[in-house]
Amino acid sequence: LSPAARFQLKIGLYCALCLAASALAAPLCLLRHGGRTVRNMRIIKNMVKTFKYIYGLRFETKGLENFQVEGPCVIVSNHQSILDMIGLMEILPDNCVQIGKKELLYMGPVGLIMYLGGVIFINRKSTSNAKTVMSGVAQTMLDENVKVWVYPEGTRNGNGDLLPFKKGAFHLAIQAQVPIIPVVYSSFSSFYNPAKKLFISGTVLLSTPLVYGWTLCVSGLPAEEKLGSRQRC
Ligand SMILES: CCCCCC/C=C\CCCCCCCCCC(=O)SCCNC(=O)CCNC(=O)[C@H](O)C(C)(C)COP(=O)(O)OP(=O)(O)OC[C@H]1O[C@@H](n2cnc3c(N)ncnc32)[C@H](O)[C@@H]1OP(=O)(O)O
Ligand SMILES: CCCCCCCC/C=C\CCCCCCCC(=O)OC[C@@H](O)COP(=O)(O)O
Repeated sequence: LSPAARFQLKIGLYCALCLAASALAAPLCLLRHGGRTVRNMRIIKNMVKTFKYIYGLRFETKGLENFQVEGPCVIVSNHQSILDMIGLMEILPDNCVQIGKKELLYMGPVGLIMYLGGVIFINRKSTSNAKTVMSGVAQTMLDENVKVWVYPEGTRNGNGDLLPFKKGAFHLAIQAQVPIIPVVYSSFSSFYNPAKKLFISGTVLLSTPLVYGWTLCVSGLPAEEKLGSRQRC
């Protein structure tokens, strides 16, 4: 097979895997928890964590002991590809939902499983609509002790740099008065590059730049005080 065909086949298999795993997980979630709840994320997480073996992906972590924040927080990370979801599930804390574009809801069983897991869907084309949804999320985070994972670039970017951040994650942290935890995925470019039709096995480092104790704080955030000087920036 040509490299292009192999690449397409691997991506096709990934989509099929996501669809099949979602179709399998949805009834399990419904039987176990009856409907849409973040508790379903455990079931989803355990299934997605097996995908790495199929693709020969390894995930290493660094500094994630600082990632164990009690209570609600906003997690922000870079977004390179649809494979990010596998790394996310490797380290996803309990009680954590993601923000996703609403188009994902229409991907059949994948949309259903995201809905059941509590993913918050936003309409990126309507700032006012997204803002309304996000305001509700701030309250829910506090009421239900939920963490929220946001890809603040707002779209995938495999160029090895960061797009300018959208502001929603930061408004959310201020509104809920919770810390922001940054998580960085190392570059996928040595093993995954759609432009070069490259998709081989590889290792991803997931780290949080908290090693020397700084949490990305928005100035004036009272949560900054709660974290103590070690984690101030
Ligand atoms: C079992 C096996 C299963 C297998 C398959 C399973 C699959 C999945 C399982 C679950 C895993 C899910 C993983 C999902 C990952 C999905 C990832 C994505 O979809 S990424 C795309 C969507 N995400 C985002 O867009 C990130 C969040 N976006 C934002 O936060 C944006 O800021 C926004 C959408 C709220 C608005 O964007 P935009 O208008 O384009 O730009 P801004 O510059 O950010 O804002 C414009 C002005 O509005 C102000 N603003 C923004 N937010 C608020 C707010 N909440 N309150 C008040 N004001 C706000 C902002 O300040 C700007 O005004 P300015 O005057 O310039 O300050
Ligand atoms: C019956 C309808 C069937 C529809 C079939 C669709 C098949 C697709 C199946 C699986 C795809 C796997 C999805 C895994 C979830 C990953 C989420 C993700 O990473 O979305 C990209 C989004 O962050 C940014 O989007 P853009 O970069 O702006 O674009």
